[in-house]
Amino acid sequence: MLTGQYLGINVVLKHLPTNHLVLSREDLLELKIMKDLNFEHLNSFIGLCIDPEKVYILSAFCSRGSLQDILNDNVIKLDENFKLSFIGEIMKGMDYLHKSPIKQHGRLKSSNVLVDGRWIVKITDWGLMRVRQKEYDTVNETFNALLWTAPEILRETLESSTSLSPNSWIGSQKADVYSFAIILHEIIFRLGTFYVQSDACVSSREIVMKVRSGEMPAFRPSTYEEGKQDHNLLAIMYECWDENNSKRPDFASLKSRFSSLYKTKNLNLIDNMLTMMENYSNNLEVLVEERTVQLLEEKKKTDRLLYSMMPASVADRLKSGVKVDPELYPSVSIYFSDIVSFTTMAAQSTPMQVVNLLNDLYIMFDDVIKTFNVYKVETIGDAYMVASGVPVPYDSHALEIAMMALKIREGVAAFKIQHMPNKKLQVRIGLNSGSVVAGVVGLTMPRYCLFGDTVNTASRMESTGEAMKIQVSEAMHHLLTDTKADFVMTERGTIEVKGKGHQRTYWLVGQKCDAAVA
Ligand SMILES: Nc1nc2c(ncn2[C@@H]2O[C@H](COP(=O)(O)OP(=O)(O)OP(=O)(O)O)[C@@H](O)[C@H]2O)c(=O)[nH]1
Ligand SMILES: [Mg+2]
Repeated sequence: MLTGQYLGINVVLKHLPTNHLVLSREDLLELKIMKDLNFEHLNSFIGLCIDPEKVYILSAFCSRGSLQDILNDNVIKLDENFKLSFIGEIMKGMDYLHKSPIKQHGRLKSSNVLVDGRWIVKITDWGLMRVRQKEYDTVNETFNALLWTAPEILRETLESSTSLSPNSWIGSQKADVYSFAIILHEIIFRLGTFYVQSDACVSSREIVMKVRSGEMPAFRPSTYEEGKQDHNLLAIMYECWDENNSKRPDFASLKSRFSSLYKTKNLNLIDNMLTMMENYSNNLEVLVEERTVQLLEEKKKTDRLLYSMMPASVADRLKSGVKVDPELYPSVSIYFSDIVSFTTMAAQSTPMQVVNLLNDLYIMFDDVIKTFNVYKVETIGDAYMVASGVPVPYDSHALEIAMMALKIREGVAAFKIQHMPNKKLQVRIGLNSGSVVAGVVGLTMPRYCLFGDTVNTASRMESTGEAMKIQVSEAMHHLLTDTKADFVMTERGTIEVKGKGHQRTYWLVGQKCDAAVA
């Protein structure tokens, strides 16, 4: 194939074997019409190049080659949309050509259906039928070129299998419809031109002669696996290759039938691609929205976890990347509690029962502490540690912790152990006040921790206490007597505190207004 450039457009030059071309008035008129014919699905005729040596027909170059090339290329996958788009565009091009002064094609075949860079069909090699002489190198090539030719044309132009003059016909519109049916078969089945299912190899010559014979039933390409194919398209194909050419539909009716059959489908490939891209981007938007919601959900979860691990003000600072330095708090109050004989109780229960018991108990504790200005520092097994006055200093920290301790004890007294309904749960509670250092420790599992003697003594108040009693230290006792809450406290005596020697302690019994105390 010869290609070139003409006035900035890519062209294909087709050699005409006639060296001394004599153009009649009719031919010149046809050339003028061809130059003026301009339609989306007809390949543009550029002109004739009459060289003293050779004559060329110039037509627009289509970058994707012919439909035949595309169908033969196994790498190219054609989905239903592509196929329908090709079929619909051939119908449009042929309808336009038939309604034009050119009237008919005459050599319609898959090699004359070109596809341009935008996958748009352009029918080519139309017009100038009298001039388009072609001499094929072999008999086989000649018969190959006749595979699209309608039987009535073959009968007119092929006197016998030996005397061939395939270029002597002008063709007809009904013959073009037949050629279209052969192309339809090529598109639908993608098995090559005029595929014949047979054990023996059937040559193009045999096919052409059988079609020419007009034998009944008419000899046509094999159509197998019909179940998988589009029945509407097959019906169109059968009608178009009817032996009786008057029964073949014209392209105008084919075009309207086709568009009403596939009206819901957008058959323009570019529009199709744009719609696909639009759907894709819409999809993306929805996806982004969904993912954002999921992300927010996840963020909430991590926030919840972080806020449950440390005070909100500390978590906020950590989240915004601010370093949280350890801080000294001169006066805070600490609560410790522990379940009496927890180890024995755990030994008599299954691990699941133990977990359930602690879960129920801590839910109750958490509910109580929510109503006080306190911060739950941690739970270690059955031990529970709460502080007041950190991380935000608070004057009435001792009062808050004492009130909370009384409430928790009340809660424990009423607490029911699910798997031991007859057993009473008992706790020891210890309270202390003093200075602590608070800060975040650890990198992978950062924890907000309190350090100092105050914490150790508070723990000691609990461990040396008695069941269902609240033992308070001297320092705490001092702060509590200063409040107006009228706490009832009794002296317990002295206990040994590691590193601090003997210390006087008290039992926090309740409040004066409390019926139980009165
Ligand atoms: N890529 C590309 N290939 C083309 C173009 N025009 C023709 N061809 C190729 O050239 C092959 C032969 O085209 P033609 O010389 O017209 O031969 P034909 O179509 O088989 O027969 P007639 O048109 O009847 O003469 C086609 O099958 C294409 O592969 C074009 O515009 N672009
Ligand atoms: Mg051609």
